[in-house]
Amino acid sequence: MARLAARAWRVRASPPINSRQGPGIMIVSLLFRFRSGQEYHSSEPFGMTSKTRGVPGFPASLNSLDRPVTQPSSSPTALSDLQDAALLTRVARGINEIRLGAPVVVRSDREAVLMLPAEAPPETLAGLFARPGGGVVLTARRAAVLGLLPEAAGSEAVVVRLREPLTEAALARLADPCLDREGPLPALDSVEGVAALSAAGAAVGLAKLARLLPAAVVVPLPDPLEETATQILAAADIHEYQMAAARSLRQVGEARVPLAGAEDTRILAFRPADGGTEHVAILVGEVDPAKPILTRLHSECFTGDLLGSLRCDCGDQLRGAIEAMAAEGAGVLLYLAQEGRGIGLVNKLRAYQLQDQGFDTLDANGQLGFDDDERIYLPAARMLAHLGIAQVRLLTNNPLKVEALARHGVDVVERVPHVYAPNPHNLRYLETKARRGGHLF
Ligand SMILES: Nc1nc2c(ncn2[C@@H]2O[C@H](COP(=O)(O)OP(=O)(O)OP(=O)(O)O)[C@@H](O)[C@H]2O)c(=O)[nH]1
Ligand SMILES: [Zn+2]
Repeated sequence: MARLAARAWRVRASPPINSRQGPGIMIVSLLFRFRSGQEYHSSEPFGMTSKTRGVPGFPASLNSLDRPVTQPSSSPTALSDLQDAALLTRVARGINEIRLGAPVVVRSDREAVLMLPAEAPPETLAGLFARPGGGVVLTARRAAVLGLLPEAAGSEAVVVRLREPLTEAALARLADPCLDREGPLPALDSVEGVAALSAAGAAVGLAKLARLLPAAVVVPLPDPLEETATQILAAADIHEYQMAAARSLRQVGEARVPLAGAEDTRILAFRPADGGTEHVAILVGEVDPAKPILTRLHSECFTGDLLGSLRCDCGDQLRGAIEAMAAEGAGVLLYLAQEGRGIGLVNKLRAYQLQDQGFDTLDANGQLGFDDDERIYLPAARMLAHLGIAQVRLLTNNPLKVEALARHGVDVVERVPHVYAPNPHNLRYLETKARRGGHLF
């Protein structure tokens, strides 16, 4: 009991990353600034996605969104915390809207578009199809799959306009790789490359944040304020959302949860300021933050972790990590809500369908329009900071995890291999991770 109390104190004693006491007035004033036409600007420079990432033949690389950030202020009402909270609220509302099938306005400095994700219900899409000037925005990676890349070279996304009016079938043919074998593309009028921070580029970013297919219908709007019934989002806010969510993580729950083989275990939950995606830290045994601690960053895998799927090695790695930590007497497993390397469960199932057609795990992501790996590791680094842990011995075969943690100021004193015997169903997956993803087996 004394040990548990001491550990709880250690967790509480680490500096809070974000405290949002009394932000109401500031948030209202920031929202007003935005609504009244003043662009919100983050203090961070915006990283652009690497052009080479995910293109066949190039090794997987770090997600360039996942850049280092300055240390949090310990002030309970730091302006940056309030700005993050306001940004998260705006984008979270946009995510909810599009998942409900309602259009939102996305605007950059130069332009504004009304958008709906390609997966929106046909009835609501029909409203956008009827407007003039509409197009379909796809990621550059999806454009490459469709053979449109030369026209979009150097861009993050493309806006495709058709010769005929847009229809549900034409949209599905462009956006859904499961239909790639079903006949030719619709006749195209133009393919325009756009930047990630353009209104159209951010529209596809919003579809990704909503864990939908990365494709959207966009219609130009001369004046975004004409669309009074819709949410208006800044492209820059969408681009910054994941990093702001990570910066705003704070601990919201803690309990003792004895596990089979690791009875002295506690689970701590972390939540971002918009009440969005929560991550958990699983603390096994007596964690002493003063020493390099055996640590695992484990990305959620519903199929492997929970169902025991044989398509991957996640279940073995999850249980094996807990076992190794219990054997050592201490360890921290960060269970990160990054299903399917960050593309979400539904898209991972689509990727599996494509793998059954012959694509490997990286190319299947590409067919869908995603990068090889869409994860960022700032959430993990911030959770470690909350726990007061600066040095880790990292259980992983993935060098990008080591690199990413180091970039966020965590001292990875050792990489501890985390290899399990393959089975006939995951052999190709593991072989691809080693050959193309740079994993060390
Ligand atoms: N998109 C996609 N995701 C997959 C596939 N197979 C497994 N995953 C996901 O990949 C992630 C694997 O996470 P980890 O085991 O933490 O990471 P890792 O990159 O394999 O590195 P290690 O630390 O060596 O295990 C989980 O989120 C799985 O859901 C696949 O074929 N496609
Ligand atoms: Zn898995």
